[in-house]
Amino acid sequence: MTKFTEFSGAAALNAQFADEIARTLKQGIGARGYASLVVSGGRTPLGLFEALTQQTIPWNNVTITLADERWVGPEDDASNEKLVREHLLKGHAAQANFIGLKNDKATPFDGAAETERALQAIARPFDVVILGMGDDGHTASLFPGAENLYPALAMDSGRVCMGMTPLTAPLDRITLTLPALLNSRHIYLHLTGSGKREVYERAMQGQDVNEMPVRSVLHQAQVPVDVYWTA
Ligand SMILES: O=C(O)[C@H](O)[C@@H](O)[C@H](O)[C@H](O)COP(=O)(O)O
Repeated sequence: MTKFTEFSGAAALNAQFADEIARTLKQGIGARGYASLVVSGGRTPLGLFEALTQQTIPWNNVTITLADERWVGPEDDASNEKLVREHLLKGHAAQANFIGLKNDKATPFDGAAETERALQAIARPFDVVILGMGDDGHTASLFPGAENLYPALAMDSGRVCMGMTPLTAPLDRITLTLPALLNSRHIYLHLTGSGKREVYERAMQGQDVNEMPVRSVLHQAQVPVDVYWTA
């Protein structure tokens, strides 16, 4: 259930994407009184975040969290929470509720249980999940070859988040597990550039999720996945 859409440029992609997310969140609020949005870090979503801050929806009924987080403090430049607070939780979206994934435990492995408790405040399924993808085929912090990858992909783990030590990136992270990511109504994979297009095509052609964990999101029939790409 993966649909690929090419956009003429980042401005067109971000404008349509922000409108679509706003419309979906508004529908969720209308139906249930609340809505949830899971976002990713990285450079790709910055323009989308800015576009979302201009959307006039009842952001005070929206709860935002992260698909993953580097295990650093929120003042650290590597922090996804810092990125979200600087680029998304402003303008109209400043009214949104935010639940971060980092806590004061020494490692994400020690901190995962506390993070899971914090995330209980967000009703499931998530309304919108926005994922990115690395050149190594990771998504969220589900990294190829990582020791904890298969436990984080296991659909029967009962876990919402887990610590992860990437082999292909710095810093220990905490990531939403695959079952947590798939406990959602709509997933978007947001990609830019020819390099990411090639990685995406390779991910679609193969099946090995240890090689490219993004395949566990692309090759599933539980949740609709829209891939939004621009050169
Ligand atoms: O914590 C992170 O880094 C992100 O959650 C990660 O999964 C990101 O989406 C990809 O690494 C793509 O990053 P870019 O958008 O910077 O290419």
